Amino acid sequence: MKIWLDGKLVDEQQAKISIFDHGLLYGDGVFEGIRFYNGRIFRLEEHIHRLFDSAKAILLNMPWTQEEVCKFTCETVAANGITDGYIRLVVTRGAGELGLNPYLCPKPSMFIIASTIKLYPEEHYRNGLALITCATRRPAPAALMPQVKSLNYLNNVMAKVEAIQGGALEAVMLNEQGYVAECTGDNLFIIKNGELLTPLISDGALDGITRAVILEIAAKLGVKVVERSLTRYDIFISDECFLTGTAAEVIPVVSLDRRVIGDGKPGELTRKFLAEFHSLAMSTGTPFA
Ligand SMILES: Cc1ncc(COP(=O)(O)O)c(CNc2cccc(C(=O)O)c2)c1O
Repeated sequence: MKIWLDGKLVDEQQAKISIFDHGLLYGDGVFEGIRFYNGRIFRLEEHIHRLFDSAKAILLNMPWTQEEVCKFTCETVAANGITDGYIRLVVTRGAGELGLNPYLCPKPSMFIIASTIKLYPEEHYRNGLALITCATRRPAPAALMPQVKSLNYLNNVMAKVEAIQGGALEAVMLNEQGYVAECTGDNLFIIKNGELLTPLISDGALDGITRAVILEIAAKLGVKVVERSLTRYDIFISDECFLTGTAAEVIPVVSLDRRVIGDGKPGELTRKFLAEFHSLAMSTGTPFA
C-alpha cells in the first residue's frame, strides 16, 4: 500500500512518524474519514473544508492549501489502484520537545491512507441496529469542542467499549444536560409523523458530512426537517430512527435500551434515505484517476 507522508508517496513499511509527534503524545491533531465509490471521492471538498476548520479551531497552521490537500488525496487513491474504499487523512501538530506547548512543534505532519473498507455486515442494514445509551457523556463544548474532528477520540472509544460490553454495536451519547448528542461515530436522526428530526450540532454533535447530505435529500423529498434538542423520550416514541456516518452511510436503528422503535423493523423513509444516498454516492464526487 502507498501512503502519502509529508509530501512523498512511500510504501507502508516506510511510513513512520516520530515518537515525539504531538499527535501521538497528546492527541494534538485533526483527521478526516472519507469514502470513494466507483472511481470518485464523495464530498471531498466538504471533508477537506471541515479538516481546515478543525485545524483552525486548534490553531494548527496548515502549510498546504485546501486545493493542494484535495490533489494529494486524489494522488494517494490513484496510486493504490482501488476504485471503492476509504481514506484516513491525519494532520498532527508535528514533532517537538516533550511538553504540551504546541509552539514547540515547528512543522505539522500529514499522512493519507487509502484502503479498502470493512463495511457493517449487510444484515445490520436489513434488520437494523440495537443501540444502548452509554454513561460516557459527550464533553462540554468548553472542555473540548465536539465540532473539531480531532485525534482526541478517547471519549468516543470509551463509549464504544460501553456499547460492545452492553451487547450493542453503537451507543447513544448524551451531553452534560442529558440531551442526545449523537453516537460514538455517527450522527442520529429520528422520524416522527413524517418529519425528520436531528439534534442541534450545538448539543455536542460533529457536523457530519453525511448528516448534511441527508438534510439535502430531505429537502429534495419534501420532508420537513427539525433540528432541535432531543431526549431519549423523542427516540423512544419515534416512528423510525437511523444513524449516518462516512463508514456507516445510513444505517437503521430498531431499538434503544431494549425498547422497540416503531414496529421494530427498518423504517420505510429510512430505506428511502439510504437509497437516495447510494444514488448520490455512486454518481457524484471528485474523480481521482
Ligand atoms: C463523532 C462522530 N460523529 C459523527 C460522525 C459522522 O460524520 P461524517 O458523516 O462526516 O463521517 C463521525 C465520523 N465517523 C466516522 C467517520 C469515518 C470512519 C469512522 C469509523 O468508524 O471508522 C467513523 C464521528 O466521528
